[in-house]
Formats: sequence, structure tokens, C-alpha cells
Amino acid sequence: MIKSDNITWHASQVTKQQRQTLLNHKSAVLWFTGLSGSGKSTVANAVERALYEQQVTSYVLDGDNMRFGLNKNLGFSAADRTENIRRIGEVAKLFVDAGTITLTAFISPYRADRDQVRALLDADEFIEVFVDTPLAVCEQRDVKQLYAKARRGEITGFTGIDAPYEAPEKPEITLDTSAQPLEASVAQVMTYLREHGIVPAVTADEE
Ligand SMILES: Nc1ncnc2c1ncn2[C@@H]1O[C@H](COP(=O)(O)OS(=O)(=O)O)[C@@H](OP(=O)(O)O)[C@H]1O
Ligand SMILES: Nc1ncnc2c1ncn2[C@@H]1O[C@H](COP(=O)(O)OP(=O)(O)O)[C@@H](O)[C@H]1O
Repeated sequence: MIKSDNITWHASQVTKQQRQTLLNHKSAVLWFTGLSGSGKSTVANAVERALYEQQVTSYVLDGDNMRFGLNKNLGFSAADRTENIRRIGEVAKLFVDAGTITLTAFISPYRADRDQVRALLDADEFIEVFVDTPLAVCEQRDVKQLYAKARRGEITGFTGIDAPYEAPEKPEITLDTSAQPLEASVAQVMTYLREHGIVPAVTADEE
């Protein structure tokens, strides 16, 4: 719901299509979702690098980083997570309008929240990437020692331990970083983008 009265939407004089033509690729959101430690950031950042090397404009919106700025007033209650994802979705939509391939790396544990973001975008612009790494592997990695804290009861409401994670039902891409090396995940995402005409095919010279 919009709180203010007397506001008017201003259309831009340059369209998304024109920006995409200028950049020579389409724009879309690669929405990485999965447990803490599943590999969302690692894969998203590696894909960003691969895109850069193909001269494709991209940008990673990362969970922890957004919580230092735009979302610094939000915690990890269900309502705050929903608001977190709503704001990121709106930001991602702006980036897509600007012509950028946008990679987001948030747990985004609630299916309804992810579907709300999907609904903000055109049908082919939201690419859900389920990083389906088993909890046991994420917990064993425990990159930030947060699972250990959650098991000791020092953190409550930790996703996968005592807060829910609702897996995507029909993700466009599924990765399991416990079963495939990073390079294979990157290749899988890049192949999807090429096959769907979002980024140009690699020419023989570039291979
Ligand atoms: N209670 C709880 N549950 C889950 N995660 C927690 C929690 N508290 C802190 N952290 C750290 O915050 C990162 C997840 O933030 P997100 O913005 O991606 O979460 S969410 O999408 O709003 O659920 C997550 O980072 P990632 O490991 O990058 O996923 C954790 O490091
Ligand atoms: N095959 C792999 N693909 C991606 N990450 C891997 C892989 N094997 C081990 N890892 C490690 O798993 C961890 C994943 O952490 P991170 O990317 O921060 O996850 P998330 O963003 O989902 O919390 C990193 O320390 C990364 O080096």
C-alpha cells in the first residue's frame, strides 16, 4: 500500500530496451537463495567476475552488506526478513531497469517473499537460483561460526536450525556446491544466460 497522496509516476525518456541495446545484453535478476554457508555469495561473485570478462555489466547485492546500509534497521524476525527481501526486490528491479544483470545473495527463506519479487519483474527477468547444499555441509563449513552459536543457543531463530527455510518448488537453476566445484556452478549459470539469450553467445575467438 502507498502511504502518500499526491505522488505521480514519471516515465523515463530512455527505455530499458534502449539501455539493453546500448550495453549489448539483456538485464535480469539471478536470485540466489539457500541456507547460510550454502555458497550463494561465492557463486554469485564468481559469476559476476565471469560476466565482467565477457564485457557484461553486472552487480552483486549481498546479504550481509545490505544489512550494513539500506536494511540496517532490520533483524531476523519473519516480518523483518520479509521487509528485507521486499526492499532488495525493489532495488533489484531498479538495477534491471538500468540494464544491469543483478545477482542477489540472500537466504530469502520464505517462498511467498521470493514470489513477490518474481511478480515485480517481467516473466523472463527473474531467475531463481536454488543453492541446494545440504544443511549438514553448510554446518560443517560454518564459515562465520554462526551454526555453532545457534546450536549452543547463543543465537535464536537461525535459518535451518530453529527458523524455517522453504525450498523453491520450480527454480530455474539448482546448484549443489557440495557436489560440484565452483567452476561447474559458474558454467551452469553462464550456460543458462546464453541459452536464454540474456547474454551473447561466446564467439569462437573468445573460447
Ligand atoms: N538468525 C539468523 N538466521 C540466518 N542468518 C543470520 C541470522 N543471524 C545472522 N545471520 C547472518 O545474516 C546473513 C543472512 O542475511 P539475509 O539478509 O540473507 O537473510 S534473510 O534473507 O533476510 O533471511 C547470513 O549470512 P549468509 O551466511 O551470507 O547467508 C548470516 O551470516
Ligand atoms: N564448490 C563450492 N562452491 C562454492 N563454495 C564452496 C564450494 N566448496 C566450498 N565452498 C565454500 O563454502 C563457503 C560458502 O560460503 P558463502 O559463499 O559465504 O555462502 P552463503 O553466501 O550462502 O552464506 C565458502 O567458504 C566457499 O569457499
